[in-house]
Amino acid sequence: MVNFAALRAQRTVLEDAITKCRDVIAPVFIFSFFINLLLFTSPLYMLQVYDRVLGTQSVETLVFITLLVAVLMLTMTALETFRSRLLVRTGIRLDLLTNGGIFEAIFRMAIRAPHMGGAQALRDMDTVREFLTGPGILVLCDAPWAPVFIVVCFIMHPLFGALTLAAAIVIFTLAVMNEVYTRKPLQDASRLSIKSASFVANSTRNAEALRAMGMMSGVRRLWKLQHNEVLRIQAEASDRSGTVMAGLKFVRMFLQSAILGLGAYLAIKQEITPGSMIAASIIMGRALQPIEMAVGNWKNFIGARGAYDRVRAMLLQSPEEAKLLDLPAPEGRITVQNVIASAPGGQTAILRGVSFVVEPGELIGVIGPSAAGKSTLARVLLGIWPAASGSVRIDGAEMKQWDPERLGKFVGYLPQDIELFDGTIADNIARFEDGADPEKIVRAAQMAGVHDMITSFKDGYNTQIGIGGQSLSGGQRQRVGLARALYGDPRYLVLDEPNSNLDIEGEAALARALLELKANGATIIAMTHRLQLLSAVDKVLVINGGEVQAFGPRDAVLAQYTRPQVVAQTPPPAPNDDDPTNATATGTPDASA
Ligand SMILES: Nc1ncnc2c1ncn2[C@@H]1O[C@H](COP(=O)(O)OP(=O)(O)OP(=O)(O)O)[C@@H](O)[C@H]1O
Repeated sequence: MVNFAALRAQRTVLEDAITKCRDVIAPVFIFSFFINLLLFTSPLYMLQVYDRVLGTQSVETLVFITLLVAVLMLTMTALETFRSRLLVRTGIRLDLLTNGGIFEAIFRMAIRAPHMGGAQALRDMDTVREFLTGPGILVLCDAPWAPVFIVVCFIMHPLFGALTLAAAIVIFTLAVMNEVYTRKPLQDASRLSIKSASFVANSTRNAEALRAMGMMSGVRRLWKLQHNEVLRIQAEASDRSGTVMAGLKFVRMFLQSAILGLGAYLAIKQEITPGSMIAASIIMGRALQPIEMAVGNWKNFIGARGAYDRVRAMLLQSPEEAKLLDLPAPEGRITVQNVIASAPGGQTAILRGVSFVVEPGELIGVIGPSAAGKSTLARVLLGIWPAASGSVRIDGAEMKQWDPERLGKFVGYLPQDIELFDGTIADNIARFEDGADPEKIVRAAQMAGVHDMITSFKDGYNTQIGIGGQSLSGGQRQRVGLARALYGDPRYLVLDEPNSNLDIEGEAALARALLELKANGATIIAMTHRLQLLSAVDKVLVINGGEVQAFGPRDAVLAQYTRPQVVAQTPPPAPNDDDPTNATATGTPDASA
């Protein structure tokens, strides 16, 4: 059973940051105290003008108290400015203290639960910061002083106090009604609108396919369904809120007259002076202002609270990883023992009891039909997806004992879908390392056989490749991705279909690079369908249905699955014809059989 109390008590970077920012509470409280005290300036001025100055006809008193009021109001303005600056800086400090942790959590989340849309958390944090630095927070600072103004109204005359208290209760009730009526629709609308925004973002990534296959209308229909629902719910929330706000406006307008009416009545009865009548109306306004502002800012408050809850939930679901001890640089002995693994959040095992050992300096080719589990194995071999049971060890240490940042320096990975990042080619090859050594970049590019291609570009290594490397062809992207994997002479490489987009020259460069790395003692595991690469490997692992079907020296294993002469052929045949696990192409039994 989920222990909600324990979950609530759990600390995240948010709570830690809030604790660190607590030192702001005392000064904000003190500033708020004096600001609210100084708010009595104008009613007291009115009182003096009506009851003293007009009575005594004393211009000197008028000048003196007017000057005094100017000084006090300037002081209040200065205090308000300080308070606001303090809050702005606290908002920024909170952001600075949390953004690193949130940023990392987003990426952990993207691996563990990609469907959860963790990237929203940074936008949510903006919402929280905007609330903390905007007018919303001032309402919270001033609200505790409202009772003081009500008490002063009572002191001036019990009827003033009673009217102000009644008004405060009515306005507060309206605020609560506003919250109760609009909370759920606003939350629903916000959730749906996030979903619809990520649907659009995802669709724009596939805009070419949408256009080519005339899928635009279908996708638009789906988006419109979601968007219309957002509009409907938002309209419902606004309708409800509109009714409450109209009621509020009536209460406010009527009260202005009512308090003056009451004041006039009490003045006629000679229970108060005319000055008190004006002062009471101002003080009542001050008492009700924070409550009214709270109603006005309710939406922002709810929005910020929802954003805060989402960020916190994301942080709780994607907890920080403990700092691990730095292990020595890996030699590259990979031991896979009885690994069972599924996709993040998935229940079905994709790898089912996979075991094998790779010695440092060995080059392994992993083959198998589509959906055999090759890419899953690649991810598990690098600890991207954790094994549900069994273990993957590098030099005897389990994957979870390696600090990913440190291990990454010794690892080269070429995923099947090569995602390059927005930046220069050099940045991408150097993995965005700060102060990367240009020699290392050029060496990686040369090994990947891409140096000449890069230098042929107008801006050479400084060529901007755009989001996802969109300004490069598929083959160019793959070769730059390969150079990135080879950067820094990694000890351990996992390459998922490294040659799927390569031409003959690219494949030859790849084979050369792998042999050079292997000669330097690197361990290389390459998932491949193509025979050209297999001709360079030491051992072959055949995987099918998530299980290892064969593992051993290349020739011995391939002899079971292909005609031996096919292995040595160059240039490679068309991609689909040379799959050694493709029974039709090889004329031998399917590997899965
Ligand atoms: N992110 C994922 N979520 C759920 N299931 C997944 C995910 N990725 C892969 N699978 C499932 O795992 C199985 C193996 O997929 P995997 O990508 O590892 O195969 P593969 O051998 O690399 O295939 P291919 O040669 O076509 O790339 C497939 O049935 C696939 O549906």
